[in-house]
Amino acid sequence: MITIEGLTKIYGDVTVLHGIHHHFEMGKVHGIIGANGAGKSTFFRCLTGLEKYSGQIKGLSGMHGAIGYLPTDPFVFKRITGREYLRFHCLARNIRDIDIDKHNAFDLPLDRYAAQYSTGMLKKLALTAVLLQRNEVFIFDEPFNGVDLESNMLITAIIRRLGEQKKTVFLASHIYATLSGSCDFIHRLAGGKFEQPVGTEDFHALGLQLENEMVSTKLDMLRFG
Ligand SMILES: Nc1ncnc2c1ncn2[C@@H]1O[C@H](COP(=O)(O)OP(=O)(O)OP(=O)(O)O)[C@@H](O)[C@H]1O
Repeated sequence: MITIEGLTKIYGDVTVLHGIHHHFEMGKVHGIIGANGAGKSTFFRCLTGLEKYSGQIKGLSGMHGAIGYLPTDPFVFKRITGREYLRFHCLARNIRDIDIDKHNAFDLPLDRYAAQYSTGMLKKLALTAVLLQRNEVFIFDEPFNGVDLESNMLITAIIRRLGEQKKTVFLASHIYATLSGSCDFIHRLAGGKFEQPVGTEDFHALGLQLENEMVSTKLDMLRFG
């Protein structure tokens, strides 16, 4: 169990995470939803230890060498090739016996410099790296943004497979159908706190509730034709 106790993150005079108390079951796929600016990426950076915060995150100590983090816009040094990037990430986990070409599921041009990769290709390269590392916990921040349809389908299938393998996955996405099709729980971040997690049996009802809150009322504010 990952237990969050009083997690607070403040930037200047803006409190983004407001004394969060929450639990995440290990070995499950956790979808995180929330409006733009709700604090999803901030929460992920706290989980990975990249961000300072007050409060406590229990259950990940000793796991920091086994967390794969895919940020929204992964940074890749431009003067290395895709192959070098993947090899570097494997070596960081002491993985030396890997045939990188065999695992190039996204058909990336591994001998090209990262400078020549498109945004979507960089994302797929970074995703491949965290998968090759054989991590136990995966944090995917909007992995579907900017990648083509085929890759979106493959990423969804990868997340399902990680769930079957009892890996712990955190997935932030704005695509509800993808979340409801791959997650065990959906957690909504609003007002700096998580609401009660929703399990698969209530995904349909949550979808309708969100649509009613976010779409129906707003639609009336606009005039068409
Ligand atoms: N380094 C920073 N310095 C100051 N403010 C920041 C910083 N990083 C994030 N913020 C602010 O914290 C809030 C939460 O940002 P965050 O990126 O975590 O939201 P998000 O839920 O991931 O949004 P989105 O869905 O748009 O990706 C925003 O108001 C943002 O402007």
